[in-house]
Amino acid sequence: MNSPYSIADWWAVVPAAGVGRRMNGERPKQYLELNGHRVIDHTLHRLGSHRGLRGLVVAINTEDEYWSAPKVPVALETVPGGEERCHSVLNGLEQLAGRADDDDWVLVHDAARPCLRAEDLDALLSELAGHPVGGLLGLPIADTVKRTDSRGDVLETISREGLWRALTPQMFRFGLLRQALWAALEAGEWVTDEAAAIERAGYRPKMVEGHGDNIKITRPQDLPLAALYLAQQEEA
Ligand SMILES: Nc1ccn([C@@H]2O[C@H](COP(=O)(O)OP(=O)(O)OP(=O)(O)O)[C@@H](O)[C@H]2O)c(=O)n1
Ligand SMILES: C[C@](O)(CO)[C@H](O)COP(=O)(O)O
Repeated sequence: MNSPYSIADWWAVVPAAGVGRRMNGERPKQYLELNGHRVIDHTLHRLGSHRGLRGLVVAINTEDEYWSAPKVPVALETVPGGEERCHSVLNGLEQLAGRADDDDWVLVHDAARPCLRAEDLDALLSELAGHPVGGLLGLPIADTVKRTDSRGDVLETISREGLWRALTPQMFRFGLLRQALWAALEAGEWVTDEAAAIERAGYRPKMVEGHGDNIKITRPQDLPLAALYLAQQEEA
């Protein structure tokens, strides 16, 4: 079957070394049960079974006692996570050094986003296959946006024109992303996503609209919502 995009192969880095403070669970949220499997297993199966994936690097917390590799049809290796997500991602990129060419595409996807649709992954790969910089999945903001002070009093309403929520995967070429992330971290800028490092380097990542069910499991109420989304996707 002709793949919907011209990318022959790509790599994936999955930051999975968080402790899930905001989830306040009995274990890190990527290991919580979700519709009969662990959150991380859903994520790795959705990435790992996608055509063209050449290798999968998962950043795991060095204190982690829960990790075990799921069976996925692609080479999976682990690296130690870092202090923040950006450090974990960079550790994953360094693991690919010597194997990934500078022009190879690398997709970075949060372990905590198990509901990623194959169609959204295809859309990202198709839209960005020939793009000079790369980009990310996102959602245009549909609510009115307010800025408040530390007491929660509204200071202003911010125009939502052109405002998006950044999701993952975020997809950039190996050499550019590695260099941009190193530069950001060396400047003490612990970026919260890969696109911010690319922007900081003077480039403009392309936003590709995804689906709203690609949520990041962050707080307790996110888990039942993710279960609902997975069940809906499986019924579709
Ligand atoms: N040092 C870190 C911190 C986070 N992550 C990963 O980055 C993704 C998004 O991070 P987030 O939702 O913030 O996860 P946590 O850091 O675990 O959550 P919290 O901030 O509530 O502790 C998650 O898959 C998480 O495992 C990581 O690999 N390394
Ligand atoms: C990468 C990300 O999921 C894009 O929205 C987000 O920045 C992760 O932030 P977190 O604080 O590490 O969850």
